[in-house]
Amino acid sequence: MCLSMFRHILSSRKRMKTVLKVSHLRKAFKHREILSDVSFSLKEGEIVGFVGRNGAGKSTTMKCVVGLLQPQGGTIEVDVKNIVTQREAALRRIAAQIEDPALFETMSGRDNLRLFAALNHVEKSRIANMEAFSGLQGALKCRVETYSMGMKQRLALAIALLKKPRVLLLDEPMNGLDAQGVQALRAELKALARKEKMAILVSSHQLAEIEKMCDRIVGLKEGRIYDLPLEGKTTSYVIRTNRPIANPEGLTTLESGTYRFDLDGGNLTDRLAAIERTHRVRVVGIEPSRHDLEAVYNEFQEAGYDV
Ligand SMILES: Nc1ncnc2c1ncn2[C@@H]1O[C@H](COP(=O)(O)OP(=O)(O)OP(=O)(O)O)[C@@H](O)[C@H]1O
Repeated sequence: MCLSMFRHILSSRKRMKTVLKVSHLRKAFKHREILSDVSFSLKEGEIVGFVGRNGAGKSTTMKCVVGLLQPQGGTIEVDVKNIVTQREAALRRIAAQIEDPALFETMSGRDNLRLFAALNHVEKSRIANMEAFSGLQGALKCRVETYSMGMKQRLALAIALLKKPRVLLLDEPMNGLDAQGVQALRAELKALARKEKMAILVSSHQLAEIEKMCDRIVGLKEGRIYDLPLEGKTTSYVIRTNRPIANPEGLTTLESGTYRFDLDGGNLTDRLAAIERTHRVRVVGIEPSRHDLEAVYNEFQEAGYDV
């Protein structure tokens, strides 16, 4: 990959459309303020982790965003549609799985899917795609009351996705899934976010999962957002070069041909050009260093934020 392609990737990220904008959200229960000033936004195609200690207000935030709770202040826009003044249009563009799935237990999984599809005028091809997405295969013909919690979660998610939302909110989506189920769900959500340009906000206490799944994280403490954009704060990158570097000074060798470097506040494009020039190589791959995530969490905790 050449530098012009890097520039293209960086600028196309900048061009990504904001599909959820939450501004100065406030919510109290009987004068007990849970959310004081919550602001964040999601761009199309990105998966964002939502972290914070028990009771921080993650579910409350999500419930406000999908209109299940009435906030005392602030604005919420889904794809530029205001959740109060353009409620129907906004809600059409957003889906969520926040509490235990609400399913018709005595009906089959397939009938549940088809019922919700009929209510939302969903095309046949989308129903078939979501039947496949549920991963339930033969079990789709069985009554939901015979399903495990993990199977119900998958079915509920497939139902939520029927309407091709622009934004998907997931509260602890991995609960009830076995290791294989977690891996499969993660891969499928990542693929779906990219393919359908859907933004996903995932709340979870499983940091390892957040690390594998998300592009960046936002934290919530004392009613406010603590933003930790991985690419913004993360200054460490992993690169692959077209051939091994004999003397990789200034770079950490991860394996032959793969190196990590810290940007230290510099410009990424300039730094890559310097690496290519100094070491007479071509950079053929780059990604933000996942190694950095631990440092980001440490920073988060040092600042007094529990995750
Ligand atoms: N309907 C309600 N009435 C009164 N208090 C509520 C209500 N819903 C939530 N709360 C309180 O608001 C606070 C935030 O709860 P919330 O469920 O949003 O936290 P959370 O970050 O999702 O926690 P967890 O990680 O444990 O799921 C808690 O103290 C909770 O008791």
